[in-house]
Amino acid sequence: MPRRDWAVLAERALLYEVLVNPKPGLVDPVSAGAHRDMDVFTFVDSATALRPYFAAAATLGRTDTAENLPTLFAALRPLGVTAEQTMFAATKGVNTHKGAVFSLGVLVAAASWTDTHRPEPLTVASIIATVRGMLKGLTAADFAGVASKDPAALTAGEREYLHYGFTGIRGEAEAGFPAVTDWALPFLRDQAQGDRNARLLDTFMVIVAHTRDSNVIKRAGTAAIVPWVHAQAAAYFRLGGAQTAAGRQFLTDLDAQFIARHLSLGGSADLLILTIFLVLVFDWLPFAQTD
Ligand SMILES: CC(C)(COP(=O)(O)OP(=O)(O)OC[C@H]1O[C@@H](n2cnc3c(N)ncnc32)[C@H](O[C@H]2O[C@H](COP(=O)(O)OP(=O)(O)OP(=O)(O)O)[C@@H](O)[C@H]2O)[C@@H]1O)[C@@H](O)C(=O)NCCC(=O)NCCS
Ligand SMILES: Nc1ncnc2[nH]cnc12
Repeated sequence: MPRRDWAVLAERALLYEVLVNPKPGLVDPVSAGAHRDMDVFTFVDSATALRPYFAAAATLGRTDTAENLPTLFAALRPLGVTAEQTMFAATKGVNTHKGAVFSLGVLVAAASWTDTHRPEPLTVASIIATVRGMLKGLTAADFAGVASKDPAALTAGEREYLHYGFTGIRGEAEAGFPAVTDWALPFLRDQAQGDRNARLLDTFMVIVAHTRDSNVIKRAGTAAIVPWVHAQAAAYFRLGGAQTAAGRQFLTDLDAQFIARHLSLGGSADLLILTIFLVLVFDWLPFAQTD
């Protein structure tokens, strides 16, 4: 396997994700979804501005020799903080990829580290083992002082932790992104059908079905939205998903409902980005002719 350019793969993952449509409530080339401050061009600005950050994350993974993987994450975090500022500068203050700066930054550093420091051929499992090593104790450490924080300064993730005990993206990441590894990747590699948009759209809905998306909870103002979201994903697959006209119509109607209710699935979009990054690394998303 030739050496990979991790930053190029990361940027392509960000760009592929925004092209997939129609993702309910999210930005795609056809619609800005339930977002009033961004469109597909904003995502291109953001993705391209973030490439140097992913290159730096890959360099860190290659040059960091620490067997103590939490120190690799500790070295990555300040780069992520700066990358968030780069993103806001590129988008004129709009949050396009805050979640991906965190999650994809971790995955890129982990992939590069594993590729450099482990003698065995690179696998998803070996990359994820590195992710888990890097993030051991993250959730407990990040939420330790949250109860005494100024309520006005709490992030959505912190508020949901205090209110519901949900660990959000931190818990998902510390566990090694199970929605990606246990559901999205096996589906995309072994079961998804049709052209690349159809395969990625169905994979997105698989993610939706297996994620408690903190972004949609924030927008709805209640976690009671989650079973409804999961029921929508189940109904979509009962209709045949992107393979059937009924499935496609269902998703178009669902997108309209999300827009009308100002709902968005930003967390699930981030997990699709991670899935796409991994399939690009292992070349599991070839062009497929549809009939
Ligand atoms: C650990 C951090 C992710 C910080 O967490 P924080 O507590 O600040 O934020 P969270 O609310 O927990 O989530 C941050 C973003 O992560 C995405 N996300 C949320 N849940 C999940 C999930 N279950 N799985 C995957 N990803 C998840 C989500 O990002 C996406 O949504 C954003 C768009 O949302 P939107 O509502 O439109 O945007 P807003 O402007 O926020 O709201 P509106 O005003 O429009 O309503 C978009 O960014 C997507 O990417 C959450 O937004 C990490 O950031 C961190 O550690 N930060 C500190 C600095 C740092 O260290 N950074 C780099 C680390 S390498
Ligand atoms: N396509 C998209 N629309 C809105 N928020 C997102 N966060 C990541 N991808 C997104």
